[in-house]
Amino acid sequence: MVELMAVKDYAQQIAEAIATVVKIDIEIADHNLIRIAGTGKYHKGVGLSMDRQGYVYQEVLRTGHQFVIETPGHHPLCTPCKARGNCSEKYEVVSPINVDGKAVGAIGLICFTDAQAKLIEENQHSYLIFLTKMAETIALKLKEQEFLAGLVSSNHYLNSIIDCLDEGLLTADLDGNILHFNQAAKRLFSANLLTARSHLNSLFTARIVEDILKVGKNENEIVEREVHVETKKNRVQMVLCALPIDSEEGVKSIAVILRPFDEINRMVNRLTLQDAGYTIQDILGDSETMCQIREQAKIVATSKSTVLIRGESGTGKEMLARSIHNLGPRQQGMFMAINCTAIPEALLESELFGYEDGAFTGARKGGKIGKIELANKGTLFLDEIGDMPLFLQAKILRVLQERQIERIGGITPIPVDVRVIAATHRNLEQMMVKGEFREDLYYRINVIPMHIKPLRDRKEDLTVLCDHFIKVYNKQLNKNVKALSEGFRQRLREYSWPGNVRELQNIIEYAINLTEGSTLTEVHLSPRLKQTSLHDDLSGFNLEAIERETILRCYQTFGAGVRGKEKAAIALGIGLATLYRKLARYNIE
Ligand SMILES: Nc1ncnc2c1ncn2[C@@H]1O[C@H](COP(=O)(O)OP(=O)(O)OP(=O)(O)O)[C@@H](O)[C@H]1O
Repeated sequence: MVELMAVKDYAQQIAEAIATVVKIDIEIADHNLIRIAGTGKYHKGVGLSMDRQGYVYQEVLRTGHQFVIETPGHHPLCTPCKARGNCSEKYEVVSPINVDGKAVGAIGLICFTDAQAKLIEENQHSYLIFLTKMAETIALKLKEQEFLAGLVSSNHYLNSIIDCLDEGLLTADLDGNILHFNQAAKRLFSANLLTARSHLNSLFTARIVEDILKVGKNENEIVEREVHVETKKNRVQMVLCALPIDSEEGVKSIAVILRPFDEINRMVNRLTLQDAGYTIQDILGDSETMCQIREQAKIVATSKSTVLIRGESGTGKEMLARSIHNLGPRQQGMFMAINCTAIPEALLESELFGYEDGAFTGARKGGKIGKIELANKGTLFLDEIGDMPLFLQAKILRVLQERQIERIGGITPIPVDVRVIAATHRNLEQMMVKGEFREDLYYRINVIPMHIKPLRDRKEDLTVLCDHFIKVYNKQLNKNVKALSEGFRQRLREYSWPGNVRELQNIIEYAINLTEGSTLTEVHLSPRLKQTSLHDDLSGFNLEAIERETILRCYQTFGAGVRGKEKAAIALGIGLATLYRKLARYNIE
């Protein structure tokens, strides 16, 4: 609560005004019995304690009631006073200054002459009312002061909250004159651009200011724009949101919120990481080549150099790229994957580089940010880079060399800090010879080459991959598969896996869908695998598979008895002992 001392100047003015009119001295004390105002002989005692003589004031403060002393020095209240029986005062009227029912001070009329005393005595009622009104005036001033202090404090509190925000926040009137800004905005802009008197024009382009001011015209309008802001240090990309501030008199001002684009990116990345958060441990395979890949990935992750991952479709190139990203220092940034084959050539450039507002007919209003910018401080995964058109290869080369991009229709280069991981299943060396792939880009991206072998060349990985996918689909499909029959395994081993791990994943999903039991057998194989005869499977050039298939067919033609086996051996052109060895080897009963 505000103390009476806070309004002492006002109290002194009131005291002097009264004394001038009534020609009687005034004394005002606070609740601690400190004289805060006084006229005549009491003026020089302002600021001093009245505890040795202010016995009447003490009583008024204690009771909260008005007091009249007709015989100062002889009244019982005067008993402890040093001037008892010899008081220079002739008459005294004291009123409490009450705020919210509590006496916070007292104001008194003090008479030193008989004439003054007589005047008051004869008009006592009027003087009592007058003094009460004066006390109320001082109390009101105190309440007003208290209210103002409350306002200042809540204003300070709100400002502290606004200053805690990481986002830059400014408010402007409907003409664009800046009214207020928080510390984050202050940190962002140079002091000469952002002042309490500057205009939005000094911070943003005319086009953006026009958009911001639109929200002042419609209370439901909110504008979101991506802007480049010239900050104290550099040019920073931000997301700007302008919204109307609605008051009782309608919209009179606008709030502008600025968030750094990088942070939004990081947030999106954190929120979407669940389904893409591959780690090195997720890359399964016991083969020597897969163990090497995992080791290599750990080392590569710490570097900023470009990686080129080669391998057939479905071998896990994207998975490897994501693991490298998630393992390295860029994991907080975005992993931005772009498939150069999946996006039509005409759109690929704008997808990668983005465009400025009005860059071409049909361009989205406000422009569009490209994937490369989105990957700032993160990783850009260029899948199927071999399918990238030549003109874009040149642009990508420039990004890698100069570390900056220009949007379509834009004139200012934008610095980008991206790590590029490229992948392809195509033979880039042959493409270079034919002039289909730029040599300079090839050397730029092939800094760290990694190669994932096709699944048919590392069939020892089948077991661990199958176990993994069985677990995944048991859970997903609520099944309880525990084993694979020997026949099923055999078919998997014989198959040439043109679709690699992705195909294996599908085969297991299909089989688990079909079974109700705990073992997958040949019955559950997808028709593709069942039908794969040795002729269909020639693509794999798998001699063992062809041999097994041939022996199996002879065996079925001539029968399983001893005579049948003899005939089969003759037909196959091998000895009977060799046939027995091969039957055992290929597990043919
Ligand atoms: N070593 C592995 N361990 C576990 N899962 C794998 C492995 N390799 C691939 N996969 C799985 O196979 C599927 C295909 O992987 P991915 O998309 O990374 O292959 P890709 O080589 O990038 O394919 P494409 O070239 O067709 O884009 C994914 O579901 C992935 O999880």
